[in-house]
Amino acid sequence: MLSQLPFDSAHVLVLVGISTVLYLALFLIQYTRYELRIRSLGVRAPVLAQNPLTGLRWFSRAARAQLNHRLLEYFDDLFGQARGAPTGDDCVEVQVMPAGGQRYIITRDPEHVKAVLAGKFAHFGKGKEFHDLWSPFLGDSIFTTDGQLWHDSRSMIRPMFVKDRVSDLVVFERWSDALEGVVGFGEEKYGSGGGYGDGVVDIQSLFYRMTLDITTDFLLGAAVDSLSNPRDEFAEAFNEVQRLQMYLTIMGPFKGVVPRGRYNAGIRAIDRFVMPYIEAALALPAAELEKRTSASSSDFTFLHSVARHTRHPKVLRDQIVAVLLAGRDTTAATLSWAFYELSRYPAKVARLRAEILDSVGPAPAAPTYDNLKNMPYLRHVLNETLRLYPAVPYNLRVALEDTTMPSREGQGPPIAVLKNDAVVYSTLSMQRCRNLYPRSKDGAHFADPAVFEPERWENWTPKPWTYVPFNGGPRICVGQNFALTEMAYVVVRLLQKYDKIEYVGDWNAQFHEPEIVGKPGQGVKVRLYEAAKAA
Ligand code: HEM
Repeated sequence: MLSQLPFDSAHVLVLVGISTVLYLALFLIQYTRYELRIRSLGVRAPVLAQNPLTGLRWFSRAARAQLNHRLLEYFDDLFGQARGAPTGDDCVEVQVMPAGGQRYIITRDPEHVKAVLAGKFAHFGKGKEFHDLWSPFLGDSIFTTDGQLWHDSRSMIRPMFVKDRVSDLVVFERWSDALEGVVGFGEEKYGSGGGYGDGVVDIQSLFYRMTLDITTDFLLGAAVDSLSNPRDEFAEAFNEVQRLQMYLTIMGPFKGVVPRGRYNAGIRAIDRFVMPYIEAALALPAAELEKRTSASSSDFTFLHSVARHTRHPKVLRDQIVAVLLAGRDTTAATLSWAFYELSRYPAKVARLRAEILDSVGPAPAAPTYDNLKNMPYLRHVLNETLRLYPAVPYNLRVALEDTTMPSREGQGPPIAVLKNDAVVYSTLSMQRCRNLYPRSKDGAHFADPAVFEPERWENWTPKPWTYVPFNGGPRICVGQNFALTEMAYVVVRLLQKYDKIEYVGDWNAQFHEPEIVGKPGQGVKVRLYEAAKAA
């Protein structure tokens, strides 16, 4: 049979040989052109992997670190490999395929963060891959888009966060009051994760529920009321989709192995909750919509305001879910870390409470916007919490064109970044990096950067771009003032009533759980002690 074929085995061997040589030649040309392209721009940061085998090793370590909540150690270990490199100690590269495969440049260098977020803003973006990976959840929203689409979203959303809107504290009052109502109740009433009886609550679980209620109230004009219904379908789906979204992102080129059933079901549950509100807003006559969005309207909501700009349900849905994601976990996690840290230091709680009573007075006096902005120690507590626990600990941008990032202290050739390279930056790793902090000298004390010390902010301002919990540049968090006002409000309300926070969790078992937002992995179990009422 074989003998009837036009080729004998010698021919086959020759063909295989020629194909191999051609393939190698093509690869070599591609490789050389790729390396020349890099060299024309600058140099590489230390390369930890440049083929699928070593690349897979770093990705599987990242996936394991994520599952075991050891992502910070993983990042610090990566940077350990760069020590002494001419490009700086805080940047490395991982490439899955040589000569043009996806390159990840991983950094915690403030100059890189500055270049990516501000100096070379137009050269970097979320990119197509990020958009496609996140779009089932966040669609074409402010979070997933670049260029004109992002710009349009930002213009649509920004008016909702101007001072006049944020200084309307009604929503914060409604839900911090509801929070006070559940703190201290038993688990029979509020289900697992809320109360444990004996006055013990997982304050983190309550903060997550409260911020979901605040954000849905602010966005839709109707809260989930998850403080009363912790098992709400939407709340559970929202948590699960975020967890899986982070996992898909971490898996990078290997994301295809992650099953998507629960992810897709979660997104359907989110839509079941959000869409009826959107349909109701779109059904309003134009005059009614206008009335609700006037400055004086008490029915004002984010949804009604955005509905004046677009009649497209999907556009509305995407922006609502994106702001919900941005606004909910970030503030809940920050409040949780603040209470976790404060519970170690009764003297700091006493100092904070004294400032609050001095400024606002005891309950029921409610804080005004001006009160909230004029309590320095409260501001230092929140700043310090966001320094040690920036809510978005890891982030990513993609190069939209060939560009560069500066080398060590701007000396030496820059680091080449090619179009489609991903730059992963960790504010968590950066803000804890000891090199960025002043040393204690001449008797001037600067507390160990690893320790929670709000007092350090009294005589210290971080160097530019070394402290960026809200990011920086044109894409700086649009909700920054909303978040700081909300968190300050809640702290004030709780500390007006309680004067002691006792941590009843296991200190040693606590860990940083990096979902999209980094939260205390063990929850924050505390007992809050009501202050004696003044006679
Ligand atoms: C402690 C609280 C918060 C922190 C630390 C925080 C941090 C951040 C960070 C780091 C980003 C940049 C994300 C990126 O571009 O990849 C961001 C963006 C954003 N944040 Fe916040 N955020 C907080 C609270 C809020 C709140 C309460 C809202 C709204 C209610 C909000 C709305 C947004 C929006 C809409 C964006 C997208 C901005 C854009 O891409 O132009 N954030 N935030």
